[in-house]
Amino acid sequence: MKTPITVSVTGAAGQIGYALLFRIASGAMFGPEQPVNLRLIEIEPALPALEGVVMELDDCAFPLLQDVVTTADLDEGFKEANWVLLVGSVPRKDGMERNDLLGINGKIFTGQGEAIGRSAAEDVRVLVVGNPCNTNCLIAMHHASGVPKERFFAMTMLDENRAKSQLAVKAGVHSSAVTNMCIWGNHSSTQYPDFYSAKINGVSAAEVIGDEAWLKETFIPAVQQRGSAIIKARGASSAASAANGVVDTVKRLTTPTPAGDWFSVAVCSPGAYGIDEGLIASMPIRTDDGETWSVVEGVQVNAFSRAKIDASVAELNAEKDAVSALL
Ligand SMILES: NC(=O)C1=CN([C@@H]2O[C@H](COP(=O)(O)OP(=O)(O)OC[C@H]3O[C@@H](n4cnc5c(N)ncnc54)[C@H](O)[C@@H]3O)[C@@H](O)[C@H]2O)C=CC1
Ligand SMILES: O=C([O-])CC(=O)C(=O)O
Repeated sequence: MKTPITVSVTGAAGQIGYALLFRIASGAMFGPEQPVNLRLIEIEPALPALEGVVMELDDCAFPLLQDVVTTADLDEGFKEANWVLLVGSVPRKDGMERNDLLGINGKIFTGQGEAIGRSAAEDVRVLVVGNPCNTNCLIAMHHASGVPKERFFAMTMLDENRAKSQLAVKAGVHSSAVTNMCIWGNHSSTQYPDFYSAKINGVSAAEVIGDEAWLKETFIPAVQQRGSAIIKARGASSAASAANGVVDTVKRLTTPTPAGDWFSVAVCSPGAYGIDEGLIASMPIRTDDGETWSVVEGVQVNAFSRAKIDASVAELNAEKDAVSALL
């Protein structure tokens, strides 16, 4: 049997946790041959509810699930973790922007970053989901002493999947025909889903759709505002699709990217595409070995795209300034 991968999940008793843990344990994240250990972290008052989730995990008798630990102690929770999924935090309500949560959620990520630095495995990779995820990731990264910056990620895969789905419906194709879908910048209402570089069956999406007004005035806001639309409709923020985004992000970071394609995840910017070095910003990423990633070079950025990317990067800089006391 392969050595199990240890996955730590914070906020494990929350709504994303409930949709996520079963998919990790079933093999959807690391494949049907890879055993997993789960280390589930919650705040003290949520531990009884978490025990109920663990009872349900037991009741699935998943062949790949080895050990399950529940705890409110961060060092115990992150012990020897190969992957840390930072989900635990407060979601926004109708009428809020995600960065309205910075004051409530930002401070959670200082102690979590420190504990990851102390207790996680040497090869740990960290994906931040809790909002505002880019800046929370920046905070965690800053405090995780000894963990290379390249191992920190914030999630924009849900936005990528939303964008692919919207383009597919408009073009009358299956979503799998849409590739090269880059979300630039922040996981927020300033994000830029780049329809110029996206492809449908290998041809520029802008060309296939042939309606720039729709792309600029309907498609972009639809993707930017999709989280709000879900909150309005469901009375709670997206959970199953968010959990699916987590599964897809980890899968794409751990398996070689198909030739010519890329995917979206926010990484610590190396200064590519004029995005300030050190910001956690989404850009076109690929991996050839499933371990190390690189920014795809040479993606065309026209004046329209440049302005959209700059606006989102400006917001990331403003969020960084707002949490300067935590950095
Ligand atoms: N990046 C993305 O694409 C998305 C991000 N999100 C964000 O994910 C986060 C979680 O969402 P939900 O699961 O719907 O929320 P939820 O409220 O259902 O669950 C959050 C869980 O986190 C726990 N928690 C709070 N503080 C914690 C701490 N310090 N340590 C450990 N656990 C803690 C809570 O007890 C709760 O069980 C929110 O911030 C939400 O905005 C949601 C959807 C998509
Ligand atoms: O919109 C929210 O607050 C939750 C979220 O991040 C999303 O659905 O993209």
